[in-house]
Amino acid sequence: MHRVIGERGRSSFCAKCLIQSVSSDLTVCKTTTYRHMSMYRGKHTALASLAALRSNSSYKLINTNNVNTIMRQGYRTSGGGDKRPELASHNRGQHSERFLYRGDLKKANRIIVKLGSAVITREDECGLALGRLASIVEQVSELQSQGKQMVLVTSGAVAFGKQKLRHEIAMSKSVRQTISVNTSGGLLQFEPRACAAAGQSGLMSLYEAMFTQYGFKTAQVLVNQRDFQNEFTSMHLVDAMSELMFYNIIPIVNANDAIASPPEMDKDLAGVISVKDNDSLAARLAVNMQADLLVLMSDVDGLHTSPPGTEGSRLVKTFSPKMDLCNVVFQGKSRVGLGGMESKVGAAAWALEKGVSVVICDGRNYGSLPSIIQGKSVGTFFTNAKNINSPVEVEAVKAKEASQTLQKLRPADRKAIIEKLADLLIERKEDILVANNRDVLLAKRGDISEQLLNRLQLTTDKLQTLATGLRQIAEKCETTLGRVLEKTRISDKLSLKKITAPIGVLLVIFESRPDCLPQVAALAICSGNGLLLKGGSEAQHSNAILYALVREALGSVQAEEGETDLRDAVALVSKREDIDDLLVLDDYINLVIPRGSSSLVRDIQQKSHGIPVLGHSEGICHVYVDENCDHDMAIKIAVDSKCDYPSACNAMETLLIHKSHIKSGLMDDICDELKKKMVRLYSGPRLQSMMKFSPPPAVSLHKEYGDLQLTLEVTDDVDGAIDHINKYGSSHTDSIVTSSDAAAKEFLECVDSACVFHNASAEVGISTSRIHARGPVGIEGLLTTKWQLEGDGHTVKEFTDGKYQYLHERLPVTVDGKEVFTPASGDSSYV
Ligand SMILES: Nc1ncnc2c1ncn2[C@@H]1O[C@H](COP(=O)(O)OP(=O)(O)O)[C@@H](O)[C@H]1O
Ligand SMILES: N[C@@H](CCC(=O)OP(=O)(O)O)C(=O)O
Repeated sequence: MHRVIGERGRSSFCAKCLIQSVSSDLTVCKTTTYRHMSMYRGKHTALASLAALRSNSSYKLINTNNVNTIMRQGYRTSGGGDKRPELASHNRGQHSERFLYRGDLKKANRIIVKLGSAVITREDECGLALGRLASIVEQVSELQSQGKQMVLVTSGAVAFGKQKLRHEIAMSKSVRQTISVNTSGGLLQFEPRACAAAGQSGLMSLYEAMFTQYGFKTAQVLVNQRDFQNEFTSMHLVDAMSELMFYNIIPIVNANDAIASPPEMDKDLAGVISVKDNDSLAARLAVNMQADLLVLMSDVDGLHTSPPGTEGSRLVKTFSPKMDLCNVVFQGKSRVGLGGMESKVGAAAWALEKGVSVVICDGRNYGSLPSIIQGKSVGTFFTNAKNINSPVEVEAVKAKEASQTLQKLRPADRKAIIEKLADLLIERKEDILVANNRDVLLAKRGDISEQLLNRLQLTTDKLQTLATGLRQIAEKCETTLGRVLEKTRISDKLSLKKITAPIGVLLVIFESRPDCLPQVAALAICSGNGLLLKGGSEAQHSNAILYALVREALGSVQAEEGETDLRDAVALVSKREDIDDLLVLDDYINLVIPRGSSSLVRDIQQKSHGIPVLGHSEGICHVYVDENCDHDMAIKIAVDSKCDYPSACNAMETLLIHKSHIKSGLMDDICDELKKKMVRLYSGPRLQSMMKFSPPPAVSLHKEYGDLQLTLEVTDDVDGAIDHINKYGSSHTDSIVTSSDAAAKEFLECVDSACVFHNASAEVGISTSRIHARGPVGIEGLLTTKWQLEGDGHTVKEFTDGKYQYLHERLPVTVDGKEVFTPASGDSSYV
């Protein structure tokens, strides 16, 4: 099979190829395996072109548009008539696209991972930390198979070799000799060069065995400081490494310690770091190899403001060497490390200057590497960004701070903001409708369904209803936050209260419906939560004006002196990629609420790591028409449940009908009405077996149509309906139409769904998750609780000494102006 490299072959193609022909802008080559293809994407097409070049006698022919720096920086012949080109050493100089934000790291393609000795060896000095190593090998292999180009720089040869030599000596000594060495405290001093030689082979055979499990081959590359200083050896190093990567082999690099000269401490060449340990070696290699990212794995979770464990020391998540270096204190190193953190930071800063992004992280934690690539806040990220937070991160930080201002406001002020917003919706009605009309016109030019258009379109009536809804939310401000849910006298002058509290910062992602924006903003303001909103691009003009009104309403109340501007409590993010960046900000965002199609919710649930998602699964919702029911009501509910908004997650997908209605005529009546509304019907297996001319069979009873189609099925009774729903439904929303109280009670109790309705057709979003909030999510779903304990200098010791006795006496709380006793949620052991 032949693939094309060049203009038309930009995306993916072979690496291990044989040249068939070369023209001015096309190179045709022969593909071998998929794995080789995946290796060469985007800018690394140069390597494939290099392959093409190598099998040809002349290199003038290469002129593809996507040949990048490697090609442009040129080749040199090794002399005389040998035309085989060698890759020139290519110091990258200033990186044209340095990754300024963590979110950019997902674009990193060539990645160098350096493992410190403390990661590789066990804490008890008994051999290698095999589990840890295997996990890192697995993560590296995973990235390599995704098409990234991985290089390992491994320390640990000396530490491992030392253990090997110690073991060897112990084995060759008598018990008496061994004991006398140990008891006299005489620690054996080993020659590090010999240790390195002994340790390196063991390390390599282990790596090779482990990578083989994932289908990758490895190669050992040993280098020393002088190899980087010498132009030729430095060039050969890059050439050899490139060739190995070209064949999808993972180079494993270490210092050639067995013959190393004494390190030339701190003798940095002009602008070039001196290679004195594996951190500087890895940095140097990363720069020479034009790597995108260098990950330095150590036995700490990153750079700390002062040595970990010292007072006030905290992890620095983002480090800008130019600005932050003077704020960090270094001291000591890991138990087996050579360079220490200061050397690591020096190496990292140098690599960054040369255009390689760097993260220092704890190699002992499982999954660090993919998390870093996903842009998660793992370890210390080195950047030269002036504002070290990404634009969306800035919004998230501001929303978090402003949410605290919001919480401190008097309830009357929160109420005033929401009322102001309701007023603005009416006052600026014309402007809103003009902006909305732009969205509608643009949408009509595209391929948009009638239902989506209805959702997108705002009308005077919709705005009026919205404003009325907002005023109802405003009324709740007085009683939403800080409401006492439980009160207990624990002991004399010691009382415990459980009160409502905001969740923190919410990220609400919604599609097409612009009226969501003020509605969700009002709920967030009422519940004291910060809010990040991501609306659908199809409603961008409507969202922009509605968001401006939210800010205006927030600005109508002045925050206290020194508090964050209240207007920042709600932010609107616009780009689709922003969602990915936001979903990793678990430090700032506490809950994600996607509102829209099942696929949107599923996508967000998959992407969010660490931030809970309040969403619903697919919506396979049922309406069951019972034997005893009001026929008109049954028709009305069935039609409304399917036709009002067929693509909504809570639209009916299966209509279950009591078998008696085949004869009673109700089934025909319902079907006729549905057909009038253009609903296409399919029948379940039971209906098929009972009727000669039933609708065509449904493909599956577990089907979410999401449009004007539904499955019709027959059941014997309410028990049959409940069994069917619990078996084929998605625990979302299910209804019964019945005039029997007993049937309704049984249905409401036994159907295991987030929402169960009786004689009703089907809210902020639906949650089918079983914790915190389930079903339609309103203000209550945006609250959590906290416990407040008020005492008079009570200590636990005073209870054990008998000064105080536990009383655990329930105290009344005020509900709707009345003093009532609420049931206890905690047990008596919470003090
Ligand atoms: N400010 C600091 N932040 C983090 N670690 C520090 C700091 N100062 C000193 N250290 C020490 O640096 C060690 C890591 O460096 P090093 O010994 O070179 O590790 P490795 O063997 O992984 O290269 C940590 O174990 C920690 O004790
Ligand atoms: N080349 C040496 C490691 C030197 C070194 O820099 O160690 P470390 O500080 O643990 O990364 C070895 O393999 O043991």
